Amino acid sequence: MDMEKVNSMGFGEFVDVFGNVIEKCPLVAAAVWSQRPFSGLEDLEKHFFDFIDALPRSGLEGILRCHPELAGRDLQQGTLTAESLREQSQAGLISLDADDVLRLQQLNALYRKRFGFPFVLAARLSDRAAVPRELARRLHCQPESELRTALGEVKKICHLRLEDLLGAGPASVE
Ligand SMILES: NC(=O)NC1=NC(=O)NC1=O
Repeated sequence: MDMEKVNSMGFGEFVDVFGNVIEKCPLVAAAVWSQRPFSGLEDLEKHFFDFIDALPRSGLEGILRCHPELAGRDLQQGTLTAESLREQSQAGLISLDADDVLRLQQLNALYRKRFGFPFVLAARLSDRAAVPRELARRLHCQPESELRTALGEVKKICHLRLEDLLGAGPASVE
């Protein structure tokens, strides 16, 4: 998909295509549409990031809370978005044994209890061994820095999803 096509999209089509680059937060795409035309992937991505960065803390935490847990309830119930299922699958999280699932659920519960939002990590850049290790490490971070770290992961996920959509990433099809 080229930028001429993106810049010609009406509001509905734009949100249909880009509404889930921030997991379950179509509002971000709905706001970014107003900023067209975009000069390229980086420009489009910058508008997504700028919208997020301008949110109050409650909005930042809301974005994190819209993310399904890794190997969590949504995965077990089959209610993940297509993007999240693909990402969790690529990280090897859909074929964990019961012990590993339980350990992740326990760590996720501790993390959410400490920070008030779920542990978020760009799963495509990780793997089944690194996820619990990174979760256990970040569990001990200070809330302010952890909020920034988690949002950095949201931006990595956004970048990878935009690359897929705009044909710049490994998973894209022309
Ligand atoms: N809690 C999460 O980190 N969720 C996710 N990471 C991804 O890469 N995709 C998700 O849905």
